[in-house]
Amino acid sequence: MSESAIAVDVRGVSKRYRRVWALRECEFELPANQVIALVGANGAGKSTLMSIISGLLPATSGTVLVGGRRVGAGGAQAGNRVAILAQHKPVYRDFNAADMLRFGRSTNRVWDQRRALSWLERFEVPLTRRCGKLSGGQRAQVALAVALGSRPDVLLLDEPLSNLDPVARSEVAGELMGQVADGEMTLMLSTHIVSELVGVADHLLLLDAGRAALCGDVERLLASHLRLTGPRADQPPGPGTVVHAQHADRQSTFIVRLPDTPVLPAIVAPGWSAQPVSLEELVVTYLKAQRRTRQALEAAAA
Ligand SMILES: Nc1ncnc2c1ncn2[C@@H]1O[C@H](COP(=O)(O)OP(=O)(O)OP(=O)(O)O)[C@@H](O)[C@H]1O
Repeated sequence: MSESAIAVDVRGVSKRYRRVWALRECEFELPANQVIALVGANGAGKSTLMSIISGLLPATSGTVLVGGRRVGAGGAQAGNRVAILAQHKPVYRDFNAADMLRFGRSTNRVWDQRRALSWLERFEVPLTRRCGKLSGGQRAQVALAVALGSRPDVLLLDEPLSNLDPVARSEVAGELMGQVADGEMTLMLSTHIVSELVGVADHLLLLDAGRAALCGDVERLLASHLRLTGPRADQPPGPGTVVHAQHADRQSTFIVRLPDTPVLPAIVAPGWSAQPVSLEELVVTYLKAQRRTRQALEAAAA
């Protein structure tokens, strides 16, 4: 796959579990060979989306293409390989790590024993201790080794770092980024710890109540948002969409999404200052804004 190729193309995907709509008309494309961060509030639909992309769960409606092939009915499995590591990091407690790799070899059409083994060696996971006796972090490493051994084109990790200590977290993130940079796969990871995404994520997908509320290249998204601070005002002094507004007695602060045509901070009106926003600020601002909009709609409907 070339760098500009589309790894995952989600078209109008909705998912209903009985009376709950977990995903609603989700629509986005994800670039190949990049690290994609999937963020959203609890219940936003992240795990459901990953399960659908992996082919484990059928969508109620809509289409998912992985590497141009339709997922479902053997589509993704027949061509592009997708591996998913779910939140509970499945391993058989009575198997040791070496057994888990044998299991991986027997259940995957493609298997790279050296890749799986070197991951376990790299993170010093004992090969002969039963998984039930490993620590939570070591179990997560075994599950990750099995996923990597299947040589996926797309690897989906649902909160992959949650069981790992701080050093292991940064080392795992670094190793995975290296493999993505080498063109070995596209990596999508979901997390609630946005600070961990800084310097890791190339692309951001923000889900809100089952919808893709924001999707794009991280650097471009950051470059297209500004925090404007100045004298109290109902509106910011320049063009753009207000994502967030906060007012004190004499001062207003806006976080604004700039129009596609670049607007230089220098043209901001006198008395106003413009600062870039951080990734964490961007994500939290959007999550809060979406929640406020939803609450207002619910209040209006009540
Ligand atoms: N098996 C299921 N049956 C019924 N409803 C479900 C099921 N799985 C998920 N849901 C509902 O679908 C919605 C999306 O859930 P999902 O687990 O995909 O969200 P999430 O973003 O991964 O959440 P979290 O961040 O808390 O892990 C939630 O309202 C959830 O209650």
